[in-house]
Amino acid sequence: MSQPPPPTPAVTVENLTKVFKAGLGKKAFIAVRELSLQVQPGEVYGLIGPNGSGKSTTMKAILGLLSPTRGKTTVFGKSSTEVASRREVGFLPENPYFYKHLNGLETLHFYGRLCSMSGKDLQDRAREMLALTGLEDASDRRVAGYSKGMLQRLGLAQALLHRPRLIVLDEPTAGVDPAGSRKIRDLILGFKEQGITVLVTSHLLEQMQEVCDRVGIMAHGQMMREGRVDELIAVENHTELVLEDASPELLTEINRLISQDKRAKLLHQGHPRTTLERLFLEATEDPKN
Ligand SMILES: Nc1ncnc2c1ncn2[C@@H]1O[C@H](COP(=O)(O)OP(=O)(O)OP(=O)(O)O)[C@@H](O)[C@H]1O
Repeated sequence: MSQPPPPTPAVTVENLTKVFKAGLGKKAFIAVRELSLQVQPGEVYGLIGPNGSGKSTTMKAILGLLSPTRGKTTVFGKSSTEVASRREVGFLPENPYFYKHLNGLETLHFYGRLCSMSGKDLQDRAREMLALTGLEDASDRRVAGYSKGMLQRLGLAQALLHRPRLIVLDEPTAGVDPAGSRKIRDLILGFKEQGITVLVTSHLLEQMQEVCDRVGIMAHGQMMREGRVDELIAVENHTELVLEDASPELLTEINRLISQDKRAKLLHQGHPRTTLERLFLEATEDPKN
């Protein structure tokens, strides 16, 4: 029996190189060098790397916002150079800009009309997206008064408005406090449940670890490591054992057995630590929520 053909990848980047030309007498700068990656439909793929490593340049090439010097990128099988490749893509830029005098609902109506949405479909979808991103109560407030976290969530609502199959998020939690970041993280996990493909960059590695299926680690415009998050972070020859209410006798017995083993070595014993993020959230949690 013949195998069904593999699904068309949501994103492909093939040998992408981007050289920025400098002014007269200055050296050209290679922002991305021979980069290749694929994102499969339904996957959450994270691009991580230090400032200036080429993440935004890669995303812009995928979105057709800049032309590669060499190599090519596709979205659902269509070259990023074709306008049609962007129809099913939602984009949240690093610092989304909105007209300050519009309120949240008017902002979504404005963007919806840019995507040829109109009438009841746009009205209903805008309300639905405001509810999804927790901005229902702020829908008639001017965007000028929105906090950084609210602006990012409005950006997400805008990116999702036209029901894209892929959303591209550039630093979606930059400048947002931990509770707001967590809301955005939960929204990303919700997209995944709906089968929406997500390509995201962030410096918050712990959050990337929580939401991404696979990550690519970039440095100096190149891919340094890539793989499934669980495989990349597993320390293969270590075993973790977390016990609750273990008696001193039990611990002594475990230690005795380990000391008798010819190969195993106890590297650490003690109380597991929570993360600073979790501690912060617990300490600042609003009891009403
Ligand atoms: N239009 C441009 N002209 C010249 N150089 C550029 C241009 N855009 C980006 N660069 C340079 O290319 C390199 C990669 O930039 P890019 O914005 O892709 O990095 P990044 O990984 O997204 O960084 P950050 O995490 O700070 O957003 C940087 O050194 C940047 O200065």
